[in-house]
Amino acid sequence: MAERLAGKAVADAMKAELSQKVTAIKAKGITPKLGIIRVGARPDDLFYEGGAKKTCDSIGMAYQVFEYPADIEQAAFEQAVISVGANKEINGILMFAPLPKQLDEKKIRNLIPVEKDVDCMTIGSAAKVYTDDPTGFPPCTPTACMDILKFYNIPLKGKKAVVLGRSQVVGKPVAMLLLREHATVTICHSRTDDLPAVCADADVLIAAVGRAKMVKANFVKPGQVIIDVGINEDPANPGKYCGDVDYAEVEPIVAKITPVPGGVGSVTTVVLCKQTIQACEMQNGLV
Ligand SMILES: Nc1nc(=O)c2c([nH]1)NC[C@@H]1CN(c3ccc(C(=O)N[C@@H](CCC(=O)O)C(=O)O)cc3)C=[N+]21
Repeated sequence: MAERLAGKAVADAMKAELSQKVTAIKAKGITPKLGIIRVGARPDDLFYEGGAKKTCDSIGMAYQVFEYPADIEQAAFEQAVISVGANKEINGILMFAPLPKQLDEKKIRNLIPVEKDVDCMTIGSAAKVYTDDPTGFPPCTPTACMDILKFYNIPLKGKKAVVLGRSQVVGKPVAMLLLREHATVTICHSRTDDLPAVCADADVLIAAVGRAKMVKANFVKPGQVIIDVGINEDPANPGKYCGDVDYAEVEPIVAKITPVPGGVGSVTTVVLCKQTIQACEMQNGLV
């Protein structure tokens, strides 16, 4: 039986701390505010938006949703993003991705001011993450992984951390964050030779490959800590979702494991708020 690394305990502790911070900032006449840019109404985006609003409300932060039609043209949307970026009330910006196909996403991402880029959409933020510049925000999901490891006192210094997955939004940045904590980091992926053996060699395995239940018993060993980043439709339970780890198969073997749902995903909106508050503090000379 593995210890279940629940996201809720982490989220609750962070929210308590953030509430206090927001109260202190409000006492100076400033209210931290998140701007959410959404094009169209994809169910994924709406679900995450609902969670973000709830988290903002629970800690006393403000937010504003900037919604645009799914068929908006490039020039009009560029102007919209520039104007949200220039809005002095907005401290942090979450722009849902991927954008509809008619839009040049690479160009639009980089219109977000780096100091408001709380989900690492820009090249400028990526550069800061890569160069260990703490004024650059990593994407929320990798930060959530690190916050969970920290909350549960999982040692990283000198340990073997294996990242399964190499995406821009999770795999690559989480590897950088693990290096900052002095882990020995391996990034592997679906084309890695002997992939199960590489994963089974880890002390801490971050599963971020985006394939339902791909991590089976032969990918793990006793004593391991498993962080499951996956949010996949569950092939066995239509309408439900599951992680990249086959929880039923893996949980009896390893030491600690995050569930899906209720693990990493349940911490991401709190990270979004945390990073927006940090952005607010930096923009107002409070740190
Ligand atoms: N720029 C950008 N960044 C994103 O992070 C982003 C995005 N665009 N586009 C849409 C997707 C979707 N997404 C989800 C996050 C968490 C859950 C989730 O399920 N979270 C909780 C459950 C819900 C809750 O308790 O709040 C969990 O896993 O336990 C689902 C979906 C992020 N996205």
